[in-house]
Amino acid sequence: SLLSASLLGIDFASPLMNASGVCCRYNEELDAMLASDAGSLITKSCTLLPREGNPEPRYTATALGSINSMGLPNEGYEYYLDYAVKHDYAKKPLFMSVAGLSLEDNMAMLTAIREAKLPAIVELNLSCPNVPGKPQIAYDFEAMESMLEAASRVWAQPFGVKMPPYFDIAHFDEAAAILNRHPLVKFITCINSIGNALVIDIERESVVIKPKDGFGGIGGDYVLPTALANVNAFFRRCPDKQVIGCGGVKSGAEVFMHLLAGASLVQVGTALQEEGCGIFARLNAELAEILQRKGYRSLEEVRGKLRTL
Ligand SMILES: CC(C)(C)CCc1c(C(=O)O)[nH]c(=O)[nH]c1=O
Repeated sequence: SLLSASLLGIDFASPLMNASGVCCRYNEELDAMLASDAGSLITKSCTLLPREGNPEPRYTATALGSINSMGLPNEGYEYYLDYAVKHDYAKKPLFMSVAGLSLEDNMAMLTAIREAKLPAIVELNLSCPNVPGKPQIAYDFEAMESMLEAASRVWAQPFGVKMPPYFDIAHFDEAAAILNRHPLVKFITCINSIGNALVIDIERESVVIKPKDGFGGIGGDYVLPTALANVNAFFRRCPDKQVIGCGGVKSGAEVFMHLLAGASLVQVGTALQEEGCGIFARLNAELAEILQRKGYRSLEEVRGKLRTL
């Protein structure tokens, strides 16, 4: 149909899904995603052991988006593996997000998930923490290379990566070159939140989240142009891979932008957190209206067709 999409040869009734971290920590949230008009769903990034995460308040919505420093609160990988075992893949595809606290933890989780022999799609979160004092994995290119080499060896089948935003053309070039050296990396999800921003409330003359002196990752309107640039940068540099767009989606218009930039699927974070799962019916309708108005009959006809001047 008009909104059909595909990734890794798997069919999706809609290109829309949640961004990992939103509406996906508990079974009840995942079931709400399953019952929604989203084409697929992804679990909260998991660690080997359950984590409570950071002290609250750790998420705040603002007029232009959101800021968070959740600290990876999750039920531990076995909880999400159980969900993936029970999931009905004929209903809609399921992604599992993995964000181990070390390369060894990631390998242990990937081994266990591999041995369950499930159709679940793995999105490896490369914003996962590095050794203290070093930047997140995706900002430490040597560590990223090692992580992808190990994951390719252990998982030994197609998977995807969740990338933080880059802001320098040389970084797009280097990150893409590393990803292109790993043929099992079949999709790239751009972007994770823009890290370590600071939102200030002038009434209280205060930060708005408790962890990290108020520093946190931002999403929403703040990140849309950066998200589109990262989608298009990797779409242009990685012709043998697909790109999933994430960042700043709150209406059909932003979904359409991500498709033009090269996205095959599109994730929704902040707007889903604020509106709830009903947003997917609205976004599908708004996207369909744009496609019909412009005379498009499939997402294929739109993907990557961004014009330059
Ligand atoms: C930031 C990390 C805690 C290292 C990973 C989990 C994560 C979080 C989080 O759990 O704080 N928030 C995000 O916006 N993106 C993420 O990838």
